[in-house]
Amino acid sequence: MKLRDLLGQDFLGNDAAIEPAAAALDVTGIALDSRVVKPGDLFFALAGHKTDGARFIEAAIAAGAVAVVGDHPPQGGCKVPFIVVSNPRRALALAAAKFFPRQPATIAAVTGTSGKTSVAAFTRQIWERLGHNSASIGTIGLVSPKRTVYGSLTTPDPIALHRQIDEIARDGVTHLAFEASSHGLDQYRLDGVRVSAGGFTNLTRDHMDYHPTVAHYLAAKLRLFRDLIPQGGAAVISADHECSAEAIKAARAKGLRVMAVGRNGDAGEGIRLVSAEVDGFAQKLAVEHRGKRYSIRLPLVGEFQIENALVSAGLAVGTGSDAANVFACLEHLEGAKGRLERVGERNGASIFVDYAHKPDALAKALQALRPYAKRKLIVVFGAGGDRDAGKRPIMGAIAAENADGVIITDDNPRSEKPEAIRAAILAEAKGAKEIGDRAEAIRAAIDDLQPGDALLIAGKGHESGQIVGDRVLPFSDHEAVAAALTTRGA
Ligand SMILES: CC(=O)N[C@H]1[C@@H](OP(=O)(O)OP(=O)(O)OC[C@H]2O[C@@H](n3ccc(=O)[nH]c3=O)[C@H](O)[C@@H]2O)O[C@H](CO)[C@@H](O)[C@@H]1O[C@H](C)C(=O)N[C@@H](C)C(=O)N[C@H](CCC(=O)O)C(=O)O
Ligand SMILES: Nc1ncnc2c1ncn2[C@@H]1O[C@H](COP(=O)(O)OP(=O)(O)OP(=O)(O)O)[C@@H](O)[C@H]1O
Ligand SMILES: N[C@H](CCC[C@H](N)C(=O)O)C(=O)O
Ligand SMILES: [Mg+2]
Repeated sequence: MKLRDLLGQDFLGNDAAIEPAAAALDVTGIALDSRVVKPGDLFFALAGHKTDGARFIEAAIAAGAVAVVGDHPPQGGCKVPFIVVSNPRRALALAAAKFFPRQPATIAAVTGTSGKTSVAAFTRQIWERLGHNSASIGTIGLVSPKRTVYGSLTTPDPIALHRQIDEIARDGVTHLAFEASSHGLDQYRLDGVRVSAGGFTNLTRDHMDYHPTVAHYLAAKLRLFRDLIPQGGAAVISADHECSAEAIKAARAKGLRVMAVGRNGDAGEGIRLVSAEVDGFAQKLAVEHRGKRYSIRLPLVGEFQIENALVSAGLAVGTGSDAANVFACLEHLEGAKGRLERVGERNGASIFVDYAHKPDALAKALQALRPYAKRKLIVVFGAGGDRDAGKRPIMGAIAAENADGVIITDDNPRSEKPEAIRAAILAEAKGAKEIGDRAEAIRAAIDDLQPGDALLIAGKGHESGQIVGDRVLPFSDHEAVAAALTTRGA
């Protein structure tokens, strides 16, 4: 592909800045990391959070980069053409979209502090059941009819994301639901994806190590509506939160078709939740949409799953599926792995694995399980190292307030001292026990279960490793529960 076709005037407005000889260069790949540059690549030098890609321009050229894109040319000059752009991260994403041009015809993206993985999985399941070839991309990786690929980021870097989208489109996927994290939106990872509908679940404390203020965090999320979905696209917004009005305002200002969903949802174009009651490990819902009422048996535990299900239903309806058929699909939803998943039972007590690793999610998960704890509700959890330290005491207090028994353990300590992380949580978790080894903590909690208890193991959900230092040790809450049940007996 010619350099001029990758960095065209249509999106950069800087075509004039590209020398004719450079514009005619053949580019055979794009790269954002000098360590993976191949001969023929166009290298994007990105200023990052730890270092600056500009420091690796020479390394990239030595590896075969034929041209470099950045916001300032290197002081000592550059041996290959250097193209100056004002926003290299956005230029990278838009170039990736040109380099990997195929995309499913229908794409929905979901943002929000909690519920993205669940909404992406539910939307994929609804479309699949309606007969579409469907995929999802996010925290649990890529799930599509032809392949499942474990992922490490919620929104992959632009090259990985656009490559994956192109591959699934080639496989015949026509419908894609994917997660737009605030990091991803802030770093322009998903620019260039042709998103026809956006979902917004909620906004609570998260990532305060990255975003300087809550307003900055919300603004990053609202980029989905402000910058990524073209006029006329659908914006499905959970209407039950403090931030809902601002999200709706941003979507309206862009000329999107707003569908407000939830208890405060719009019974006309949106979906209004009229009633909800727990029914065993399911919930019975009544909803209204366009003057009609629908009864739905949602086969999922946890009130928050109603929000996720309604945002997903909205995304399917907003992209053209028939509402009655969509609501019927909700009766068959399966939870994403490790999201309030009932993984076993001992002594008549249910054991759940959940991915709550932020304050609001932990509160919601505990509140959701209260109806299943006729006796005590026990929680085992920790907090990740090298992540927002401010959330630790808050989560400790939430556990102490909402559970009857608390065990603080480790959850990906990364480069931090695990005992210091535990101490920060314990500071506000009055009466909690401390068992650092996560398998041991799970075993101890399971050992003590009495009939009528419920156990929540929170924070790792689907994860398959424990990150200690820079090593990833194989670990899964599912396997730890299974091992404890095997040795102790169910
Ligand atoms: C803090 C953060 O978000 N960092 C992301 C960012 O990296 P960065 O640009 O800041 O990296 P950097 O290390 O400063 O390097 C700057 C540049 O120099 C380049 N470089 C560096 C070294 C070298 O030898 N050669 C070279 O070219 C790097 O490739 C990079 O382009 O851009 C990279 C490319 O898109 C991301 O992979 C990387 O995610 C890191 C790995 C990460 O851990 N991110 C997490 C926090 C994250 O994004 N999480 C979100 C949210 C999850 C949630 O909602 O809970 C997610 O979407 O997963
Ligand atoms: N709508 C919701 N409101 C509040 N909490 C929720 C909601 N949905 C899920 N949760 C909680 O958040 C956890 C993570 O859910 P999910 O993976 O769907 O969200 P996510 O936004 O993708 O999270 P992450 O950003 O960590 O990938 C769940 O295990 C549950 O504890
Ligand atoms: N996407 C989140 C996941 C956190 C999961 C939790 N187990 C932890 O390691 O803190 C992050 O990277 O911050
Ligand atoms: Mg997720």
